Amino acid sequence: MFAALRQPLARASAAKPFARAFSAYSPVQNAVAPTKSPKLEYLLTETRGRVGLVTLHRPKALNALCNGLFVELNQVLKELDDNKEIGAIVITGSERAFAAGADIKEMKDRNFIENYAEDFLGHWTQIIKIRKPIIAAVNGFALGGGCELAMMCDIIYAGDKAVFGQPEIKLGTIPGAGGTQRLVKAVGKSKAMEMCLTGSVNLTAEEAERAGLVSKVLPADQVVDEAVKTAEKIANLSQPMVQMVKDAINQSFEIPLAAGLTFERRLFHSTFATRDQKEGMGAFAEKRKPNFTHN
Ligand SMILES: CCCCCCC/C=C/C(=O)SCCNC(=O)CCNC(=O)[C@H](O)C(C)(C)COP(=O)(O)OP(=O)(O)OC[C@H]1O[C@@H](n2cnc3c(N)ncnc32)[C@H](O)[C@@H]1OP(=O)(O)O
Repeated sequence: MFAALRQPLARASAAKPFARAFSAYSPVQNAVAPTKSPKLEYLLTETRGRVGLVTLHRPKALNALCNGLFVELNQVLKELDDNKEIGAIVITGSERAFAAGADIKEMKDRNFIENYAEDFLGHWTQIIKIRKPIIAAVNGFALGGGCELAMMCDIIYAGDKAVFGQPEIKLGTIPGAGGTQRLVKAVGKSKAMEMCLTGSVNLTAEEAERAGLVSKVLPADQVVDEAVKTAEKIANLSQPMVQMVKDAINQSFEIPLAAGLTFERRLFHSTFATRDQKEGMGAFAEKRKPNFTHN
């Protein structure tokens, strides 16, 4: 059932940049990457305990999201998803920008036929296939594709100067990766309409938290550490249960309530077939800490 959790370990020790380790263990199975390089140009990566920390690193362009960045992001996220020593992932940017959107200069000359034939941006959304929880630690600008990338994560923590917006309409286009869909579910129709229709109404971190887009606002210099702390907490819980929670909550966006409740109930039933359920409830009854073994 949890094939990914049973895959051979990829080695990852604390604070070891796994970029360097790319050649040391099996490369990612084709993450729809047209090219694959052992060297990362747009990301910084490290592990902290059982957490994989991925930093978007394209400082001169405020982390504008180019194709090369997404090729790398897909590879790295797949590596982390397959790595049994990792239980959760944090994605962050710089203090100035999480990401200022898709790279406008890279896409400005594309045409409709190319976009349609190549399913432009199709592989930019692989992140939603990642089974482990992902926390976005957002500082500065999260605009356009940057806001959409944050919304593809499972939890968003924001620095107090973070700004969320969907300015695409001012460029003569519209959001292309969830700005008209996930944003509505996060902040409601009226606010999403105002943001996407004007392109200039942005949310501050506090507004985003009040609206439900963000779960916590923190001083900018604490966002990553707090996100890692939360990720570590999640990573030390029973991993099958963590996956089930993520699956079940994500289903709530896709299927009607009655079907969602049935799905949840069946997953709940199935947890009683695991050692971790016996361990968790047994530990409570015995007044001790549980020792989850992820099976
Ligand atoms: C997860 C999947 C994603 C799928 C994406 C789907 C479709 C998405 C479409 C988009 O996202 S369209 C882009 C939306 N974003 C924007 O419109 C924001 C554009 N940037 C700005 O408005 C400003 O840069 C800023 C964020 C308000 C900051 O202004 P500031 O004056 O502080 O800095 P700048 O001098 O403007 O920028 C520095 C440097 O960075 C380059 N840059 C910034 N944003 C982008 C971008 N989106 N694409 C390409 N380059 C960008 C900017 O050009 C500057 O570079 P130089 O000109 O100095 O070389």
